[in-house]
Amino acid sequence: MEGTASDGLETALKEYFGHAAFRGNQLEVVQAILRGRDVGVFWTTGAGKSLCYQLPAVLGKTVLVVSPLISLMQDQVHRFNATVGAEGSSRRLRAVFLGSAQLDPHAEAAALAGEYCLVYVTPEKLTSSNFLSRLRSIPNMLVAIDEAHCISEWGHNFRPSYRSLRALREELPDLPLMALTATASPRVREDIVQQLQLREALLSHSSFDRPNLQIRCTRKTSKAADYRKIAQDITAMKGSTIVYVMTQSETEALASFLQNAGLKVAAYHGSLSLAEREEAHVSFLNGQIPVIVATVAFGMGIDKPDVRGIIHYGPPKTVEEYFQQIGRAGRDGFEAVCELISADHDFQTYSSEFYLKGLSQEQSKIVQNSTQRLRAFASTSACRRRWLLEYFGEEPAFPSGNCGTCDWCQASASRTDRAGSAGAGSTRDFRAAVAPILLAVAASQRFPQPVTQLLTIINGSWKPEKLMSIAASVGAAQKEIQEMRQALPPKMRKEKVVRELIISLCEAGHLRHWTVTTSRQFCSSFEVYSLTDSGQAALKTKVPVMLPVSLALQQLEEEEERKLQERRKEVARFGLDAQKMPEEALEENSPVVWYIRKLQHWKDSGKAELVRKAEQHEELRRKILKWRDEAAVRLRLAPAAVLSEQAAVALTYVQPTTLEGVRSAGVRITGAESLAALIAEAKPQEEGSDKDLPLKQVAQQGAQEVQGIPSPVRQRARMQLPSGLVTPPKKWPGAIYKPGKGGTKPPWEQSYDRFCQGESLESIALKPASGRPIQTSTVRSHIMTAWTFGKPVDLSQLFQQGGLPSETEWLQLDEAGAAIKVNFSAEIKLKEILAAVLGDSVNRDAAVKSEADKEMEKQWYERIRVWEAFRKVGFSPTFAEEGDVKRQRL
Ligand SMILES: Nc1ncnc2c1ncn2[C@@H]1O[C@H](COP(=O)(O)OP(=O)(O)OP(=O)(O)O)[C@@H](O)[C@H]1O
Repeated sequence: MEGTASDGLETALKEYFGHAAFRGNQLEVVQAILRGRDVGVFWTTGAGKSLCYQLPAVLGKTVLVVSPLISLMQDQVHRFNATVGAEGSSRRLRAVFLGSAQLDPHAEAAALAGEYCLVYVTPEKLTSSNFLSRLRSIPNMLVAIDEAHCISEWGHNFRPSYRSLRALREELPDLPLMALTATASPRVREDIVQQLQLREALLSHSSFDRPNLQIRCTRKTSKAADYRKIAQDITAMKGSTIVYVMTQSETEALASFLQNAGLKVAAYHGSLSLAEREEAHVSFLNGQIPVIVATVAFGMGIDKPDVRGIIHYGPPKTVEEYFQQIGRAGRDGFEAVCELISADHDFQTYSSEFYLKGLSQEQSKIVQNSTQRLRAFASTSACRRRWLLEYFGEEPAFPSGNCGTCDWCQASASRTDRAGSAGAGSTRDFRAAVAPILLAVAASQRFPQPVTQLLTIINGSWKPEKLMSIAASVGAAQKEIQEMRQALPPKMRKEKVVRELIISLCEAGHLRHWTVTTSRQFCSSFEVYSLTDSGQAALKTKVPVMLPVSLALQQLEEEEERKLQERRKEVARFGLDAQKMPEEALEENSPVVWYIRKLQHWKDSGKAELVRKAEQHEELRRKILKWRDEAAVRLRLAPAAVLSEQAAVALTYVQPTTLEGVRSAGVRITGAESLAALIAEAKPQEEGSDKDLPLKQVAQQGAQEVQGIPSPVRQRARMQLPSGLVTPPKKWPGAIYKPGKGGTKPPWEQSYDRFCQGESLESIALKPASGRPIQTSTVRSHIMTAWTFGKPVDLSQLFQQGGLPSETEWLQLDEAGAAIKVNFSAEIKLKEILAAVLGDSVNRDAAVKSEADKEMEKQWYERIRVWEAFRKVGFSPTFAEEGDVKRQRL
């Protein structure tokens, strides 16, 4: 037929568009539409669909292009007029858009007179009755319906206004129609054909595959770590990158973080002015700003060929939206990376009213289903490209069955390399790791819980108060759950791992989740979990629970292993034999690792006194280990049986000087007294003990430096404490009880409870609730706090090893308190008291203070805490020197 010969079309392709040859089925489609045949173009993103209607337009047709968004139309008109219809070409080669945003009052009349080759319109405009009837006057016309999936209620992006396009066929039956979309499932495609009443149409399909896109899915960690990772990824992508985020505020936050990291970035979202959006858009297109952080508002029709990366920080709403957005990468055919960084709970966001408003029930179901499918995609244990293709109803044609380029394929290839056997799709028996999860879900089945609550049940920090209906069942299961957890390697107890296992249990059908909506103050929805039949069976029978190893889980395990190896090296550098230490002792927060880092920090501080302190600790540890080795020879035991490496570290830090103290660190052999004596010998002594001479010298030396203040240690009158439990005369009025983390008892109360049960200060200091050793003086101040809360305390036991102010010190403190008008019913600033006692020198920079100053200040703080507590509760102590009459200080 005239005008459809391929050589003529090829010439036009070169002349107007500068392309050497047709891509894919472009020629066939253009020929069909020029012959007046209806066409459906179902090609993937970036395949070159626009050319299918733009080429007929330059060849004399007037093409009406229906487009869903004004911004998209404006952009396409701008692009066409800047290239094909550039300055100097005839007006007939130009494009125009019609609608409210068109400022030229003559544009519509000129378009209807056939003066433009491409006329972009919204569906509302096209089907308004007077416009449709006026179209009859345009000769040689055809209509292209872009984003045609919007017509289908089965699609993810149904727009009721697209439905009115059905009127086209009825009003203008001879008009050739072309429907184009990149994101349509087979069912949606059928619907498009039916709704538009396409007749004997040429239906052209292309593969949805985009081989040059490397797809990755990772999990969010913490915002700070995620932002840093995004900055690194963008740098590695070496080219233009679009970062999609879920909220406008996040575009601003992330953009400014990336700017601070030295990247050229613009934020883009719907609340920016048109001019600001335009500027960001243009700067991105022309490459001046290579990175754009945007909401979904940075939308369809972005045709920048060299976008090297698309990062989603938080998922889009549907698989179709995701596919469309990643489709903006690598349109030049070169490699590009598409990374989806999500948390499983992000997907939950889209089930809220906000995202579903205006949708019919059916539509909302379709959208939610697609959200859930995208959620599954993010945690799938399979090739991601294969998954996407299958979602769009296509059988992948990869030579090896899997794409080989996505993160999952690459990870399984590297596993294969390492293990020498096929790693892809491997499954493992996770019975031990999932048993606490299954039990926690079973225990809460009468009132199914969201994941955050399940995690607290699993880790033992669950509080029953408000949820009494399951209090008994969860309480009864707690012991077993905790025992199961204790038997697991530490890495399998990590919250992130437990979360991934919950996802895997859902995927495997052992758990099911559904959304519940509460309408208390705010309408909120969340997911809760229950056991399926197979989950019940997995819980009851002790058979293996085989689950696919998801990539997220594999990455977490590898990350944990890597960190563990690093800690092993760290511990080995410190001179400990990491191989002989249980994994538990090498945990990130374990006392040993924490102590090693603290010691290193002292050494690296460059401050003489801290370096010396580190040396003293190391010297003490050497002595303790020497004692251990000698004891081992004497008792014919293995050294580790006398004292483990980690116990030696704890002893070095806490420095217990009593038999009970060293026994608390796990020293069980006979003759442990000599170890306590060894530590006492090495340790700086507290005032009042038998070995206080060196310390007194230090303190006196320091006192001489502080002019006019008498030495605090010259006076011999000591506080006389009653024996047995002492209830304070009154509770401190400022005592307001604040629970600890997760509703547990605060640290001071935990220390108090243990002290009341007869545990020594040193023993509590060695194993406090936080896990890391603390100073005995801290434990003592915990118990003083309990006293101010009105709890009875055995004071003589508490100060058995000193720590009380002398009479002179007490008087000094009283004078200082009066001078600065201390109010004992409120919190007291200890440093102000110290300054009132020792003078302004205490406010000097720590760097210029002598070691003696610091030591003296430390001792004074301890005395101030005692004085403060006694005064807060109105307790008046008595003092006496040896053989002296007791004096009470009111
Ligand atoms: N025959 C061709 N040869 C070379 N480049 C082409 C050809 N046809 C189109 N292109 C280019 O391919 C890119 C993508 O084309 P187009 O924007 O039409 O894609 P699309 O299929 O509409 O994608 P999307 O659905 O993602 O918008 C454009 O830069 C276009 O210039």
